[in-house]
Amino acid sequence: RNLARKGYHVVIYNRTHSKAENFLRHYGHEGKFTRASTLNDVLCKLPTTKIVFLMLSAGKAIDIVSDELVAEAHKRLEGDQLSIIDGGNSFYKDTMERCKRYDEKGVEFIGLGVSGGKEGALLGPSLMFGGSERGWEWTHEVLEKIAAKDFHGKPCVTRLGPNAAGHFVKMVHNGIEYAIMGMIAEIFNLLRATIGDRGLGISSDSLLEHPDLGGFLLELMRHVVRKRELGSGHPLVLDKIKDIAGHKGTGLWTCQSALELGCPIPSIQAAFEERAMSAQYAVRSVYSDAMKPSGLKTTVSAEGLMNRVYGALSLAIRQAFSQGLILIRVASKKYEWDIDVQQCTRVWEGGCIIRMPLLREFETRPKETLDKKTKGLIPAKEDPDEPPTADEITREVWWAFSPEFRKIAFDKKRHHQLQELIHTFVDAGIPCHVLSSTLNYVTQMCHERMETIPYIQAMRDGFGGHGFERIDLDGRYNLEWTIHAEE
Ligand SMILES: NC(=O)C1=CN([C@@H]2O[C@H](COP(=O)(O)OP(=O)(O)OC[C@H]3O[C@@H](n4cnc5c(N)ncnc54)[C@H](OP(=O)(O)O)[C@@H]3O)[C@@H](O)[C@H]2O)C=CC1
Ligand SMILES: O=C(CO)[C@H](O)[C@H](O)COP(=O)(O)O
Repeated sequence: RNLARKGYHVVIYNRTHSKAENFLRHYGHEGKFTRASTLNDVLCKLPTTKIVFLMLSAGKAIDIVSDELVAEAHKRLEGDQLSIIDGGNSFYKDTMERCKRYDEKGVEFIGLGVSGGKEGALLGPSLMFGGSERGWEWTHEVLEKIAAKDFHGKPCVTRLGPNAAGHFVKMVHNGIEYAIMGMIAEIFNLLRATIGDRGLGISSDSLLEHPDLGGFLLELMRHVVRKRELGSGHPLVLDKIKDIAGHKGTGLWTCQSALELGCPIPSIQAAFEERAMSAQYAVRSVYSDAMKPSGLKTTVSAEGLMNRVYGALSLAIRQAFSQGLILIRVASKKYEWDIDVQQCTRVWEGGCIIRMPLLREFETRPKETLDKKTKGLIPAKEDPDEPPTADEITREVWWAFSPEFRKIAFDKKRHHQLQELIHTFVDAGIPCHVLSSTLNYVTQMCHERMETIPYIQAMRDGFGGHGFERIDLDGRYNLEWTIHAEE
């Protein structure tokens, strides 16, 4: 519909024909549509420059449909340009493999991250392009027409890198989405328990309007906390929703990839774990029978609580972005995608689920250049070809954040407000998976020496002879840790 509204002639196909027919009955008047009866028919009805946009369930459906399209194209379409755009949430390793496989057959396979849900798809989504330069050349005009606009009116689409770069960025976008949703949900749960239902609407308005916050998810939350059932008592619809949250893969893959790449993303991991916990109803019923937490009355005023919330949430959301962007850079180095994180945050400015005013803070760079600032911090490598470590990449990304972003993301006062907010959760006996993981991450990063690690290293050496490094001497050491009576 978005394409047709922009004047493109759109050929539509769905393996369940009745769905395509139904679609045309409802929306056929919005533009120029033609229905195809087979995939071959799709190709026949398209001009010589063929762009096939797949919006299918991730996994084998993409291979089945793309294989058939490529086979049909090879049979009859000589000299035509065929681009297949996979706009679904495909696993990036599948996309890498598909790009290679179809490239060998002269077809441009594009992994396109699409965010924006139903409304974004129609009015303008954020598009994260991964594919070859030729694939970009063949398709960018169309994508630029249908994409949302960034804060400066430019289309929210760019070529982020080759092959799976776009799908990786979309996957991490969803990971950040998980974390932000988790944080907001925790805060509203606390507000409801402490200041009551009647304060929720006003609180959501003030979070939305706060200069450090705002954005699509908080806008959505304004409606969520007000939506009531029709009928007696008008209960909040929230109270009727089963406490089980599913997922479609991207959150899990973000966590798996981060673990594989040795890159900590605790806010996202906690948000994913929270969903996994939601499936453990039977376990919860046993625990809650045995030791229901006794919620203490919190002594903080509503105003004091909201101040903690503003400070804590504005820092925590930025930390979730920071974790996600570092993961993107770490993967980008490993897979040689050369992704510019500033372009990721730019295409997230419009259309997508995590769009929010704070993304403007990524538009500027610090005055000191990266090289100048990191000189001396990152020791020179003996082998200059050795790839950078996750630690080096993290520092590189941190130093590239603008002063506006750093002022809030690395702010002592807001860190303290997050600590105080976690106290309130603990006092009230209310869990806060994502916010507390974020607090632990920030607090840990504020300690240059990780004091727990020597204990762990000593125990590993004690039971498994795994060895440890010393700060005062080079090399690797083993010790007999058992202390005998005579010592
Ligand atoms: N919904 C959203 O807001 C967003 C979704 N996405 C991603 O986009 C993709 C599509 O999502 P959505 O439209 O919501 O999903 P739906 O479940 O609504 O649609 C899935 C489509 O895939 C088709 N399909 C499934 N298996 C096959 C197969 N083996 N062969 C041919 N066709 C097949 C279905 O055909 P049939 O109708 O015949 O079953 C249907 O048209 C997913 O990867 C999703 O994660 C991305 C951004 C936002
Ligand atoms: O990609 C999306 C939004 O950006 C989809 O809505 C996706 O389904 C959300 O993920 P999950 O279903 O795992 O919560």
